[in-house]
Amino acid sequence: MTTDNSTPVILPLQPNAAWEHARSSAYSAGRPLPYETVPLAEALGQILALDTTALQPVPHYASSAMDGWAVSGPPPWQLVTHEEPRAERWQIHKESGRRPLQPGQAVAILTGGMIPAGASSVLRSESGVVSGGDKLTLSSSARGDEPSVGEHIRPAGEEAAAGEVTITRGTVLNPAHIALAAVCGHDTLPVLRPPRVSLLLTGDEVIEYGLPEAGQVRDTFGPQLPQLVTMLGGRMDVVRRLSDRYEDVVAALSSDATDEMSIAMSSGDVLITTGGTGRSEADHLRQALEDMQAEMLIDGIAMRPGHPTMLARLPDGRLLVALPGNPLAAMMAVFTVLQPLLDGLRGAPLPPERHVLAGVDIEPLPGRTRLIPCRIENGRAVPSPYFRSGMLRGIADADAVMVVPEAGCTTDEAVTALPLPWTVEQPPAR
Ligand SMILES: Nc1nc2c(c(=O)[nH]1)N[C@H]1C(S)=C(S)[C@@H](COP(=O)(O)OP(=O)(O)OC[C@H]3O[C@@H](n4cnc5c(N)ncnc54)[C@H](O)[C@@H]3O)O[C@H]1N2
Ligand code: MOO
Repeated sequence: MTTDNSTPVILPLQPNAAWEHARSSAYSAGRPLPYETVPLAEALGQILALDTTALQPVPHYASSAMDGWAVSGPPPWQLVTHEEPRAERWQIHKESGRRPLQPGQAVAILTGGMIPAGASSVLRSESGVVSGGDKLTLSSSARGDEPSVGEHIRPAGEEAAAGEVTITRGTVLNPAHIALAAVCGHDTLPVLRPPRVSLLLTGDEVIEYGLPEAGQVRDTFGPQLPQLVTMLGGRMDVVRRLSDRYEDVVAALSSDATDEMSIAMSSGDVLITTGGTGRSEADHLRQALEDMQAEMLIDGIAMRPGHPTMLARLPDGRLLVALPGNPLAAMMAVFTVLQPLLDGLRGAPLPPERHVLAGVDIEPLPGRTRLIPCRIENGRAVPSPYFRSGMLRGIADADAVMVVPEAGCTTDEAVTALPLPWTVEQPPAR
């Protein structure tokens, strides 16, 4: 099972890449994954991988839209009955269609019952009256012209011909699409496989519970990053904590299940690491990637915060997103690299950038795009004072992230803004 994936587009590596380039490189690095076939009940919210057609005409037989009688020609009619025993209870809907009607004949029919050959319309039960056992005429409440030709008949193929495309590839499947697929005769649907993501958390100073001492920090990633990945359309695979030892980092990244640190056997398409992107004696990620001969796709981004962010392709093909350890820097790296990468792998479009009017003047910062949490107040984007790389109050309270160019901006100037994944609906797929 494969999609029509073509050769991956490899954009040239730019150390300290411009923010826009980093975002588009990450998106192009993520080619849609092979599709998988899932039962209808599991397809909700997934992206359809191939056009879906009607496997037979919809509806697949001409049926009655009302309880009453199928009639041939104008009134009065003589009722006919078919008294053969039915094999199955559901065949009650087939009974009415068993024999052709001659002009002047009628046969009782149920809503959904099969229209017999020769029938010109259906007379609703309210509009007919039977006398003398088998004589059907219009009741006093019937319209004078009832039933008009074709009235209350649902013709076969009225909604779709056999083979007609009813749901196009790239559609994000909603409950109505699932119902339509069922009516078109499908038991399963081909959907793009969500990218599988593994998470490696580093930092010997990071604690998971309670109050940290000086020199320790509470883990801000473990309690939310897996859920954020799910929000972005990934499927979380493994979460592992790593010691700040070079050997453990190499073992964790390796495609060989060499020791207990290895996640090779369970890891999927994308590996996220947190922290260790720097060049200190405690940071081993760069060295490990170099020693493994990983292909660096992004090595640093000219942005603040989040500049040490990396994207690499491991020799086994998995993509590694290295998020900086500082919590706000890591969030901005998620929006700049991880989110576009997952969109590419999901076959979804890169979410369109929005624009906002700056609410204040912002000074230039040569060589850096700034990503600043902001609130929209009176139609203007007001940057948060909590914008430093270790701060979380700004992003926690934000409506969006302003993308301020190195030249800065002036009040009322339009600047790019990224909506937050938790304030927007999932983007439509390509
Ligand atoms: N000499 C230089 N030092 C630093 C530079 C630089 O260019 N030259 N860049 C700074 C910037 S900017 C960033 S961002 C960080 C990148 O650091 P790392 O990715 O190596 O991350 P760590 O050093 O492991 O951690 C940084 C900071 O974040 C805290 N942290 C780590 N994990 C967590 C977690 N799970 N939850 C909360 N906080 C976490 C960690 O304790 C550190 O305080 O480097 C700067 N230095
Ligand atoms: O760029 Mo660092 O990523 O500012 O915090």
